[in-house]
Parts: sequence; C-alpha cells; structure tokens
Amino acid sequence: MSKVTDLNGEDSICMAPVDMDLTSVQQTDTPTCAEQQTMRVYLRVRPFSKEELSDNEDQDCVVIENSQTVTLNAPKGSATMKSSEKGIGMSLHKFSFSKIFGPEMTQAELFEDTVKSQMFDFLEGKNALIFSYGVTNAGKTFTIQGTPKEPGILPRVLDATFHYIEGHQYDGMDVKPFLRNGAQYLDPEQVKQERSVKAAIFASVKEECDPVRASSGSETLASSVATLSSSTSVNSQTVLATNPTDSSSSQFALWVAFFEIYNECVYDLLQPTLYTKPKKRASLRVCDDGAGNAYVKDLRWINIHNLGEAFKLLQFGNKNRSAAATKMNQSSSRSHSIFTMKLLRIDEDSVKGISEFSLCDLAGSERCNKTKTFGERLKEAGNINNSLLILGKCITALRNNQTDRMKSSYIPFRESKLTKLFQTFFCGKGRASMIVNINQCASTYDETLHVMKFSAVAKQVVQVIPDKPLESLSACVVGRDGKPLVRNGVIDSEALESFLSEEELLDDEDEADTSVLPQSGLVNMIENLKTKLLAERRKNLVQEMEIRKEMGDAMLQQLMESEELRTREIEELKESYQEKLENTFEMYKDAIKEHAYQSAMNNLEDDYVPLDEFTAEQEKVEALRRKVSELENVASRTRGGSPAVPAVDQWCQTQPSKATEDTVKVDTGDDRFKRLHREKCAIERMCEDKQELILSLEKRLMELSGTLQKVRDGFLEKSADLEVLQKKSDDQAKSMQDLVQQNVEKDREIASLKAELVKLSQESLVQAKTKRGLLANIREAVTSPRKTPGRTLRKTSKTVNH
Ligand SMILES: Nc1ncnc2c1ncn2[C@@H]1O[C@H](COP(=O)(O)OP(=O)(O)OP(=O)(O)O)[C@@H](O)[C@H]1O
Repeated sequence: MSKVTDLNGEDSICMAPVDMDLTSVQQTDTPTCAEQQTMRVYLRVRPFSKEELSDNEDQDCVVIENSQTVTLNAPKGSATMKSSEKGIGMSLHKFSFSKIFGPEMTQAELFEDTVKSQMFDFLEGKNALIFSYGVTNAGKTFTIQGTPKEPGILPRVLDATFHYIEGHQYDGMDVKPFLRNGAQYLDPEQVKQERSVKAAIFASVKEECDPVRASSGSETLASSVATLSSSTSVNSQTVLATNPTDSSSSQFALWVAFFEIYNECVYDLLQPTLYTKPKKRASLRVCDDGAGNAYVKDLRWINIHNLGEAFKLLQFGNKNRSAAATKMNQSSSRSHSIFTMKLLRIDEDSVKGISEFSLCDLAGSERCNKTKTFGERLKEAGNINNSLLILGKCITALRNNQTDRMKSSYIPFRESKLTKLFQTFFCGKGRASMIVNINQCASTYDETLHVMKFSAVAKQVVQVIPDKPLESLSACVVGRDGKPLVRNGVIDSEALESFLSEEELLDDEDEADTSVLPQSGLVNMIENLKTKLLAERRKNLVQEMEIRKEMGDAMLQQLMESEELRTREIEELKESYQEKLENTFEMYKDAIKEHAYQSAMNNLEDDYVPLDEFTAEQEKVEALRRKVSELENVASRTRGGSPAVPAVDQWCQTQPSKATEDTVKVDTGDDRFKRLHREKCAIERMCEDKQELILSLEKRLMELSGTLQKVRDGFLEKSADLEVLQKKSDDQAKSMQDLVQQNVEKDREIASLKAELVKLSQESLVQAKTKRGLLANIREAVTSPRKTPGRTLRKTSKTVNH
C-alpha cells in the first residue's frame, strides 16, 4: 500500500498568505524542504489572433509585470469595471505565479521551464500530474498537445521518455498496469489479445491517414515526429544525462491510456468501436483500489514502443473526443481529456517500480451566459462548471486545512470523477502542477479574472512530495490466506481471482472495487474492524431495542388514553341520551295526564251543577215531598174514613187513567205533585248517569294507566336494548360514527314511539269524544221533551222557586 502522508501533520504544514487579490505577493517556488512545497502554478498568456485584433479585443487588460507577476486591468463595459464604478471591488488585480509565460514564449521553453522537473520525477519512478485550466479558447489544448509544427507538452514528454528508455525497452507485452499502482502478468492468450487490439487501433488510424485521400493525418504524424526529432538534441542532452547505464539490467515498458470525462461519465478514447458508433459508447466506472486510490476500471492500456505509435494513439483518441462547436471556439473541447502514461521498470522479469504521468486538458471554464449555450451544450456547461467547481472546492479546502491547523474541513474529492482521480496527487502520492491559460481579450475579461482568482488559491496548496521512489511505496498485495498476491513485483492472477470472487460481495453502489490490495497488517486491521463492527452492531441493537420499547410504551399509553377518552365520551353520550329519553317520557306522561284531565274536565263541564244549587234542589225536592205527604193526609181526612191514599209513586203506576180522570177533580196540588214526581225521577236518573260517567271515567283512567304502563315497559325494553347495543358498541370498539349511527336509529325508534304515543292519545281523545256523545244521547233520552238537560234543570229550578 502506498504511504499516505498526512497533510495536516505538523511537519507538513507550510503556511502561506491567504489573499485572493494578491497585490505584491512574491512567492518563491524554491521548496522549503525536500518533501513539501506549494503547488506550482504557471501562467501562459496566449497571443492575440488576427480576428481578435481587428475586433478591438486588445485593451491592455493583461500586463505582465515580470516573470512572476501579472496585472489585470478591467476594460470598460466589463462586469468588474461596472462593479468597481459602484464601489464594489477593484478594477485592477495583481497575481503572482510560479512562472509566467508571455505570448512570445515557445512550446519548447514552456516544456523546459515547467514540465521537465516532473518528467524526471516520472522517469525516476514518481507520479506526476499536469493540468491545464482556463476559459475556452485560451490555449489549453495548444499547451498540452500543441500543433504538428509546435508540439505541446505531451508529445515532448513522450519523446523524452522514449529517449530515456531507448535501448532498454521491454519487448514482451506480458506485464501490464493493473488497478492504480499495480502490475499484472498476462498469459500468452492475453498477450495475443493485447496485440490484436493495438493492431486494430493502428489499422483504423492508418485508414484515416490513407495517402490516396491525401489526408493531413499522415502529414501530421510525420511533421510532429520530425519536429520533435529536430528538438531531440535539447531533450536528449538532459535525458541522456539521466539515462540508465548500459550496464543496468533494468528494462522499461511504457503503457498509455487516453480517456475523457464528459458529462460526468468516463469514456475510453482508445476503444476501437468508438469510431463507428460514437453514440453507443459505454462509460467506465471510477473505482477505489482499496488503498484510497481511484482508478478507471476496464480502461484500455496500450503498450507503445515509439513516438510514432504514441502519435497514432493520440490521433485516434482525439477523433473520439467530444468536440462541439460553441460560439467562442469552433473546435472547443467539451470534456476533460486525460492522457496517462505508466512506466514499468522491470528487473530480471519482475516489476521493480511503476510511475504515472497524467496530462489533463480540462474543458473550458466558461460560464453559460457568456458562451450562449443551449440544450445539450447547457448541460455540458453545467457538468463542466460543476466538476471545476468541485476541483476549486477541493483546492480551497486543502488550502484552508493547511492554513488553519485546527481546521479539518471535508475535502469533496469524491463529488466528481475528476477530483476522485486527482485526489491521489493532492494527498502526497505524486506532484501536481497547473498551467493556467488565459487570453488577453477584453470580451472575456471577467471569466479570465475568475480563473486567476482560482489559480491564486491553488498556488497556496502545499504538496508533500515523496522523496522515495515509487517502488518502495508500491502496494504489498496479499490474498485471503495471507499469501502475497504480488510475487516479484507482479500480481499473481490466480490468487487475485479467488480473492476478488470473495470480495465481490461488497456493495456495488459504493463504487468500491472488490480487488482490494491489503498489506500484511491489513488482516489484523480487518479483524479489529470486525470486532468494532460487532460491538457497534450490538450497541445499535440495544439502542434499537430501547427505542422500540420506548416507542411501544408511548404507543400503549396513547392507546390507553384514547380508549379512556372514548369510553368517557360514550358514557356521556349514553347519559345524555338516557336523560333525553327520560325527559321525553316525562313530557309524554305529563301530556297524557294533561290530556286525560282535560278530557275529564271537558266531560264534566257539560254536566256540571254547582253543589249549592244541587243542595238547594234537593231541599226543594224534600220540601215538595213533605207537601205531597201533607196533601195526601189532607185528602184522606177529607174522604173521611176512606182507605188511605196510595203512595204517589204507586198511584202513578197503577192508576194512570184514573189519575188522569181525577185530575180534573183534584185541585192544582195534584198537578204539582205529578210534576214534582217527574222531576224527582229525572234527577235520580241524572244522578245515576253521573255515577255511570264517573265509573266510565275511572275505567278510562285505568285503561290510560295501563297504556302508560305499557309505554313505560316498552321504553324500559328499548332502554335495555339501547344499553345492550351500547355495550356491544363498547365491546366492538366501534368508531364514534357507528355509535352515532346507532343512536340515530334509536332516535328513529323513539320517534316511532312518540308517534305511537300520539296515536294512542288521539285514540283516547276519540274514545272520550265517543263517550261524551253517548252521554249526550242518554241525557237527551232522559229529557226527551226538552232539548238541553242542563238548561232544563235550571229552568225547572226556577219554576220551583216561582
Ligand atoms: N501560445 C499560443 N501561440 C499561438 N497560438 C495559440 C497559442 N495558444 C493558443 N493558440 C491558438 O488559439 C486557439 C485556441 O486554442 P485552444 O484550442 O488550445 O484553446 P482551448 O483553451 O483548448 O479551448 P477549449 O477549452 O475550447 O478546448 C487555437 O487556434 C490555438 O492554435
């Protein structure tokens, strides 16, 4: 496993001033110690094109003060100038760089002063990264790749590398880069496959460069190689100085890969199929090798032996790049392209060291509004800006963590594919340097200023450079059984296969590569982690149980409370309904009593005779009786010894005709007697009638009481039913709505009962009326000569008085 140097460690901190708008910062790039230094940030200023000059783009926006300081003057109309006019910000900004390359500087000069030191690192077994950053059309691709006549950094690094390994090249293709820092032995079949893939790529490049079609491709290759050959003298002088001696048995194999990150997807630019089916490209995964190093899984690595082959691959890959025209640059590249070289040092058939050199041509850092991008281009711009934004965040976080030792802010390397792959360089496993490309155009001033500010932050990032060659840091690979997966510097395929098959159980989502390469101590670490994991799980389980118990108790409590509340509500409802029923019952009972009383009173009213009148009448009758007996006595005395006169009643019954005849003879006292007798009979009958009426009323009252009793019984029955229903509803814990429904039903029943009661009352009324009718008939029958008995009685009384 490669050593990870802690950037936050005390001995690795290099305090640098934090100032975005550096006015007079003159930083020296001489490393303060062998192991750490600030990131090297170079500035390259592109010359104006003819079109730009004719468009009046030259407004002295960029003024190079000296080899390390540049001043930016905001042109009229730029957002920066407008802001400064409003008092926000400044119109003049100064920045310092490791070195500034003006428009007149050549590609060779740039290479000499910037890349060469990193190239030596690479040749000596260390990792290196160079990335170009800037707005679109600023000269990034020109700097990295260059033109056939002016080759950029990449062809020069390749050229220098081939010069370095000249005569020491490893011809066999059977050792190949694997994962991020490893190597893998290939069997003859795999070697065959490698050769055929390489041949297929070269064949397609050959077709493109068909001389019959007079393509510029062949010229491109030829002129590039020729240009570099002419400059070889410079390179070879320096390279040969460090060339491995002929006596050394070391051999070198150079493998290259070319890929791009487009819309956050990684595409292999050396896939032969890409040429014909650009839309069906398969994206590759960025995985972790288990030691914290990200790598592109299934990326195609091609073993190359000379500069010509390298150019062919570069040309092939460039064809596959997602190039689309934007308003600012007709051939603007919309993706981050990364060309990676891996140099394997093989000694006596074993890999002694692997080093990596990546050159990254970032996509333009322009903002959407400036480039007038739409649709797919807008999405591209978003993704480009996003990955660059995250790169900026990472660099800022790194700088902040290093500046403030107390701080340890999160560095979002994993938030973009680009930063995932760059992470290893920022974490001490190689040296990264940045070339900032700018143009001097007034129209892109604001974007250029943004780039400069970003670079000012990047320049303060401290890098820890490993002083040991990479072989000493190379991963120690062991399998599950503890046996090393790497033998003599190369990976044992069989052991690795079995290891991978077990490790593939890892979560795929996490992008964790199953091919973890543990060191010998890693097994112990895993055991420790397992123990920790178990303890953690146990703790979690206990916590979960506690939480569940708490939740259960709370829920139970809640249930009980709601149950109690519902019971209380039901009780209240029951009571209220019972009260209502009782009230209703009392009301109807009163109504019936009232009705019965009223009926009785109505009946009595018609036949009512005040007591004093009745007594007076009785006395009159008595007086009349006495008079009758007196008269009878007088009559018997008058007849002189004649048999006694029969009683009036008897006489009236037995001697009607005789009485009628005698009427003429007897005096007026007889007539009065008869009349009184009749009246007496009438009164007696009336008394009997009243007696009967009283009896019938009593009977009716009895009947009504019976009916009331029945109603009460019915009500009690219904109440009992209601209680049963309510109990049922309690038992079944029905919802309140159901209960209300039931109560509604009960209401209906009560209503029907009420209706029944009303009906019964009506019936009793009818019966009473019928009775009254019957009484009237009887009365009429008694007082047949007269029409109204009451009045007759009174008239009679009056007559008696007279
Ligand atoms: N130093 C230079 N000298 C001469 N010409 C240059 C220089 N730098 C860039 N150019 C020219 O400027 C143009 C734009 O450059 P280039 O394509 O490299 O820009 P870029 O930043 O890579 O753009 P993009 O981000 O869109 O890919 C090209 O025609 C290139 O040849």
